[in-house]
Amino acid sequence: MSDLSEFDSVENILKKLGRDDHDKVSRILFGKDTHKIEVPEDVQKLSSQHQIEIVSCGFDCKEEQLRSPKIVRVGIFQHQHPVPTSTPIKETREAAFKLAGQAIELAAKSRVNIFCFQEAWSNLSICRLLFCTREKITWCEYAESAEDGPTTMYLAELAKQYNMVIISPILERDHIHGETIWNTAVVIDNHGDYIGKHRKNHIPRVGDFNESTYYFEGNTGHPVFETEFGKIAINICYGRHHPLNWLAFGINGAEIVFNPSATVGELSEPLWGIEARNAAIANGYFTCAINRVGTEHFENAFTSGDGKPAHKDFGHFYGSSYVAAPNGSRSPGLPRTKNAILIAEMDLNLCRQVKDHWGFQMTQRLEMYAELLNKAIKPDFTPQIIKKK
Ligand SMILES: NC(=O)NCCC(=O)O
Repeated sequence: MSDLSEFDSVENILKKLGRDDHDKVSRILFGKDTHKIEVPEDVQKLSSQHQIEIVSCGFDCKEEQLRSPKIVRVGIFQHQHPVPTSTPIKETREAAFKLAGQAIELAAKSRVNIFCFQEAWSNLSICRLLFCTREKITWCEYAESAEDGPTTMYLAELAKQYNMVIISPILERDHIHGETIWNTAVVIDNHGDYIGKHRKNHIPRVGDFNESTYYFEGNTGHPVFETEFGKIAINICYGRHHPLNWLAFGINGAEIVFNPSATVGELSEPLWGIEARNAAIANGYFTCAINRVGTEHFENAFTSGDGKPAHKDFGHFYGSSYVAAPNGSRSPGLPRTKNAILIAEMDLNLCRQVKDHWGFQMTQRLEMYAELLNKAIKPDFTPQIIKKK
């Protein structure tokens, strides 16, 4: 269903440069080279059967004398809507589960330890429901319990079977607090146990992203989940535009922060490669940015009060998922138009090595900024502006 006129990836365009120019440009655009990770032949075969492309890479890290390496393999999955937007909820969910099962099997065969989906992945009519039309009838039925809803129960089995931590961003229904809806990421550990959730902190009110019609800003703070494979956190979609949101996950000790997203080219593509990568550098952790793919069409035209004529599609979701390391290097991006998994191997020791090298945490001056922020939130705040007398 993706628009075939969309180009496949920036990387493929760069490959058209001569080898020498390509290497020069890549060093600056992508940072230190990543190394190749072999994908076994049977996995490659399965990936073409399922039409889920696999891209893989490994980040280099120095061996230390006192600490053993903390090697972890992360798998991030981007995908398009597998059925038309008019498909009934149950069928849509079944199609989503089938696709997820295929992707998780591919990740397991590639020895992935932590797997993350894109934003609200199982509520595949997400655009119709959440981000544009402001229609509610029927589509709110997608919302489900984070703790024991159908998506969590389905993934818990797979997490246990494959000894894999799974991060599952869903549309949550909080049955205890007034049946309210939240945009939530669920964390299931590698034994198949629910270990917690995080609710999206910053809700967009931009372009067609009319999400505030459906749910409020999250109330779960900045949790870091301690797993057998590392300390992980989730900064959901629009939260990536807020440096303090990234900072807070770093303060709480995250080693990998996932950014499951759903965003379109016209709005955000020039920002995409910068924000999660900058967060990795500034906060001394790995970041994994995941965006969905495709263009969906809706029955009823909608507007967003921005002067544009009523329209029936939302623009192209451009994929381009990637992983960035604290030293500023990054993986290749996944394609802009295809279902794909990025497998990235990293040594979490790199986080401390980069902190020691650059000293960004040591020179951070949190107390200075805490003082300013404390003043800035007061009604009688006066900005520190100095004018010529
Ligand atoms: N899903 C979501 O938060 N989208 C907002 C658009 C953006 O941040 O690029």
